[in-house]
Amino acid sequence: MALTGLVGWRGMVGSVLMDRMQAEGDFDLIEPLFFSTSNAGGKAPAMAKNETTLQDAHDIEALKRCDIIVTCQGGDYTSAVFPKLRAAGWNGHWIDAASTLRMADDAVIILDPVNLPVIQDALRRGGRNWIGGNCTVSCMLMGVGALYKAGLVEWMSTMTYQAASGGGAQHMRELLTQYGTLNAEVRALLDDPKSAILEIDRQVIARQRGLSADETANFGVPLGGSLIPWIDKDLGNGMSKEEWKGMAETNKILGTTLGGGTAIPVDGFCVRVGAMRCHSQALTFKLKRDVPVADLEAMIAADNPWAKVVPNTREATLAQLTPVAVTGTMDIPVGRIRKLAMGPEYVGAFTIGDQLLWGAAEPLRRMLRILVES
Ligand SMILES: NC(=O)C1=CN([C@@H]2O[C@H](COP(=O)(O)OP(=O)(O)OC[C@H]3O[C@@H](n4cnc5c(N)ncnc54)[C@H](OP(=O)(O)O)[C@@H]3O)[C@@H](O)[C@H]2O)C=CC1
Ligand SMILES: N[C@@H](CC(=O)OP(=O)(O)O)C(=O)O
Repeated sequence: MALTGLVGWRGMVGSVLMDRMQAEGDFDLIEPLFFSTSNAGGKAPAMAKNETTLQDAHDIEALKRCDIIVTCQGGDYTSAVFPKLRAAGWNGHWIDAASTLRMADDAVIILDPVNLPVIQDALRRGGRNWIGGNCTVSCMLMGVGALYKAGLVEWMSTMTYQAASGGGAQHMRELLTQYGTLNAEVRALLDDPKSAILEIDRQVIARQRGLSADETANFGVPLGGSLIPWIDKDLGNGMSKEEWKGMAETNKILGTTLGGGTAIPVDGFCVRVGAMRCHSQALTFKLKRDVPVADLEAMIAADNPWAKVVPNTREATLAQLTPVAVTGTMDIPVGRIRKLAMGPEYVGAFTIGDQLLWGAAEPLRRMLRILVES
């Protein structure tokens, strides 16, 4: 059995990964070795088999023992450890949730329901670095990858509505705390059905604008009852890094430019909203030709077991196409599919995915499965 090092297993992404691995029986196929950056020598979790002591996640010799390492520890850890490990001659498989290595030439962005041929080709050529994609891109491609695979997409614009979880656990806590603070501010007025809504509104905006640096430490500005139209770094060209990833990662996942092909333009605005852990996206496609909506729906529905077409009705949308409906499920619903007023090749759609499942943990455990079953 492959000795599989697990780093970052108790973090938010790592915990979701552990749950999924247990649910799918992945621990039956590996000999796990648990690492920690903070508690080396401590007791490994219950999934440990023969090695029940936590290893030091910075100990290169301990890491070198592993055939495969799966890390959800974050980009700083990857930057600190990965180069040293390779320099020390380690030739095992590195599976990583962090973005650090994603665009490296010798790394594949893993999303096997969408790009299994790209993964298999890299495996045949001796690939060893397998990196999970940006959550927004992975969830989008799980939903509408069929249209790309069919060569139908001339370009796509995506306007995102990204959940607090994308920033990490502390961001989710901050959002909920802000909601609570705002509610407490006007609770007496809310309890009085005769109170004036504009007075409630005045007090809420005053409290939002008065939130302290501690109360906005993670997002920098209030998110509860507001939104933030910028995610990740400022690239200095008017674009956020999250927006840049849309085109760069979509094309890398699909392998569009391999063999001299031309990248498909993908662009739009990425916005943080007060959802907990589902990223939502409004998509605009310019297709290369006029394809009936029913045919597009059939292609999306047939593409993979998780993409689900939601009928473009108010009732179905409210029941099936919200972060509340999707959270904690593997489903990637795609709804609101319709032709747009700009012309028959212009198609709109709305899709949602749990960014901790398909957006982070699931592609990693599936890559581990591909390796141990090959
Ligand atoms: N958040 C997201 O949406 C996504 C994140 N990623 C990547 O995954 C990385 C990890 O993200 P995320 O899981 O959100 O990070 P977390 O902060 O939840 O966990 C990272 C590490 O922090 C340490 N830690 C310290 N205190 C605690 C605590 N109270 N509870 C749990 N762990 C603690 C743990 O390391 P130790 O056990 O060694 O002390 C843990 O492995 C990110 O840096 C990013 O690269 C990728 C896609 C999406
Ligand atoms: N940037 C995403 C989270 C994520 O997946 O980021 P990265 O591309 O660094 O893995 C968000 O904030 O919602």
